[in-house]
Amino acid sequence: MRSILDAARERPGGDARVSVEARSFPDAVSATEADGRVPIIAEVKPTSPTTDGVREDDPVELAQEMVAGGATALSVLTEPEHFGGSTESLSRIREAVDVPVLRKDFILREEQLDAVESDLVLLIARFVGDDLEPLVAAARDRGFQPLVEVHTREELTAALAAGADIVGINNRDLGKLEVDLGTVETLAPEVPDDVLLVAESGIHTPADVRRMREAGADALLVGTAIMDGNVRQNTRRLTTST
Ligand SMILES: O=C(O)c1ccccc1NCC(=O)[C@H](O)[C@H](O)COP(=O)(O)O
Repeated sequence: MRSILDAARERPGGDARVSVEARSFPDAVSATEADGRVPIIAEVKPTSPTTDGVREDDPVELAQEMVAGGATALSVLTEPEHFGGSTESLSRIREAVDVPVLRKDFILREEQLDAVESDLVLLIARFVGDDLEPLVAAARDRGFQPLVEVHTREELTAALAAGADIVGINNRDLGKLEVDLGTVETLAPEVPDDVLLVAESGIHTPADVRRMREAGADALLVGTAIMDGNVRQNTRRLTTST
């Protein structure tokens, strides 16, 4: 994790402050529910520290296949050194689809919000510490919908205190890189009803989807299980697992 954070500290911000007209994620979740599908955020994740190899396909084609498979939103890695992502891929994807797009990166400073436009932006409570509340405000000032990611009870408390209304509970411990779906089951009861809850990481099968939904997740963020093989079929298998 240290090398990911070292690289993140060195990454510059944008040239100018961005102003985004975001596609509403809560509205997209409601529309998916009304359509009888499971709200899935499908992740364009070319590689990662816990994945073998790199997926070299055009990220725009992958994204379009995910939407064709019923994805409610997309998550696009923009971290270049460990995840094979780029801000350019995100911009191209956002132009090519009409669903909300989450920028998945390790944002540590306000000016890094200005690197690229997206609909949602990830803020990881573990890494931003006391800067969480000002970063949530800075993201909203630019029009982004902040998705605040937590893994522990303390981080969840901090996220709610910072005013987060979209919270992701990550089943992956970013220190040990171990995944336990019990994380969402343990913390979800402490998430207020008016906060949109996203279950993240380690979701592979329709049974995992049902488990996370029964725990209270409004939406699920899935990377590896969708990127491994035919992304349209993989997405469809999860969005239809009611
Ligand atoms: O995925 C990794 O290997 C990873 C390693 C170190 C820090 C973060 C990492 N992943 C970030 C994520 O949150 C996941 O990409 C996302 O939740 C999807 O997880 P999965 O469905 O298990 O690929």
